[in-house]
Amino acid sequence: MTAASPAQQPDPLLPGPSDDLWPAPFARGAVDATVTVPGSKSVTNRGLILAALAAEPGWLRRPLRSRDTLLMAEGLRALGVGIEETVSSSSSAAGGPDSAGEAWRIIPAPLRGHASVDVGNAGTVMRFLPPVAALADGPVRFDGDPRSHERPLHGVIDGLRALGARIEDDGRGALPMTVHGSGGLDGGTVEIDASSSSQFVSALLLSAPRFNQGVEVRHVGATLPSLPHIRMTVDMLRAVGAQVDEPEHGGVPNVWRVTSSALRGRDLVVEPDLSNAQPFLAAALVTGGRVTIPDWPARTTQPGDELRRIFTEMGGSCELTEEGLTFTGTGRIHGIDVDLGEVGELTPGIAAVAALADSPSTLRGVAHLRLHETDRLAALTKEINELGGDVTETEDGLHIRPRPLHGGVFHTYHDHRMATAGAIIGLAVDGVLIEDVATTAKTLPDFPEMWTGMLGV
Ligand SMILES: O=C(O)C1=C[C@@H](OP(=O)(O)O)[C@@H](O)[C@H](O)C1
Ligand SMILES: C=C(OP(=O)(O)O)C(=O)O
Repeated sequence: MTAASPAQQPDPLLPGPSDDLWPAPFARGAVDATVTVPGSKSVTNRGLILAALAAEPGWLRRPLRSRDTLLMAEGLRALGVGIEETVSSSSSAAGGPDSAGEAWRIIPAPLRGHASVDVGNAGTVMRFLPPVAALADGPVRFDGDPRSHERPLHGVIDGLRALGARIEDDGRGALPMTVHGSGGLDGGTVEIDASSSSQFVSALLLSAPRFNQGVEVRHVGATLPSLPHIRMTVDMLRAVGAQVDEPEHGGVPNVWRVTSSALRGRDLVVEPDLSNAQPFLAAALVTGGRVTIPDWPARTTQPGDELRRIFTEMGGSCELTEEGLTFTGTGRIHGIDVDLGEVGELTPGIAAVAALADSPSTLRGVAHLRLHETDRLAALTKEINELGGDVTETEDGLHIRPRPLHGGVFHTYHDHRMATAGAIIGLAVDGVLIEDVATTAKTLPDFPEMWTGMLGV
């Protein structure tokens, strides 16, 4: 199997016609807009898993409805879980503003096997669902887009085997595979190397309350990316009554213990996806305008919250009020030297802004991005350089030296964040054509309409 590298032509069999070119709107002036961003992918998919494993029904309000979350919902349904889509009443929705709207009621059920799950290219689905499948009463087959065969899964496969599961794969530590559920899992202590994805840790922790002995996960790799996403897992487990311990080891967490216990059904209002807010905040920075994102949480484990600090350092200012987060740009963008290891999914958007800055940038700590939706370091380098940029890959990131850019086709490699990165550049560079903008449906199906709506075009 060959990797879906950016040097290759996109696979015509994948969703979204590859010859579809979307003219990215050029901003003729400063943006001034309020943009309501749909729910967080990471919170929605954790919420679905925890609700499915609970001892009673629960609610997810304002869930993200996108390819990744619909695949998660379908996967759980295939295992017997009931998920009903409904319009919720505002009164019961934990008091959030505008809390009426779509909600999912999740009804746990005995997990059944003899099922198959399409993971698409969703890291959360391919990593978080196999531990659930190990609790089912029969085989569950997992497969997905060609790229899903390249994304690492060894932490989940080896981890589950060490905890007592039987898994049939082709020995590469990747999809496709079959988890032979036997109605339960022993659990216990397991060592994994999660340096290629934090999702290995989250996956084993999320299902652990249902393992007979719970779990102790020990990360033994040199680095651990995306720590806020592991914190999100721990917080959300605790919020449904799980006992999670994190013994300190020199200040850096690398051991997590989850006790076997019943989980509560929860009524959860999903926060806006702050990583999906990124292109809109970037628009304020790039055009010297102002964008408000309503319902920005005052406290959150989402990595996108770091944008307040990072984009401020790059030249804007922000204010968090009852209305939400308002970000204001000046039209001048500064380069940045930053370790993005904890917030890797923000890299494409930051690289796009950095390509338009008045000084060079160095983005570090993101070697694991080579194993994301595409090899993001190679893809960003190639696509920005083809518009006249000067980007080089380092061992663990990118050096970006801003140069005057020109229009051209910006390829996206089935990567939603490549598409939004191209749109950011298109604000300042006339004639950028985004190939397959529909790939944004992975986490933000309405992106093109939201983008033109923000610009008033
Ligand atoms: O747990 C999660 O919800 C996620 C964890 C991160 O994955 P990696 O640790 O593989 O980067 C992040 O990039 C991804 O978008 C979502
Ligand atoms: C890395 C990402 O997704 P996934 O959940 O598929 O890993 C992402 O959304 O940037």
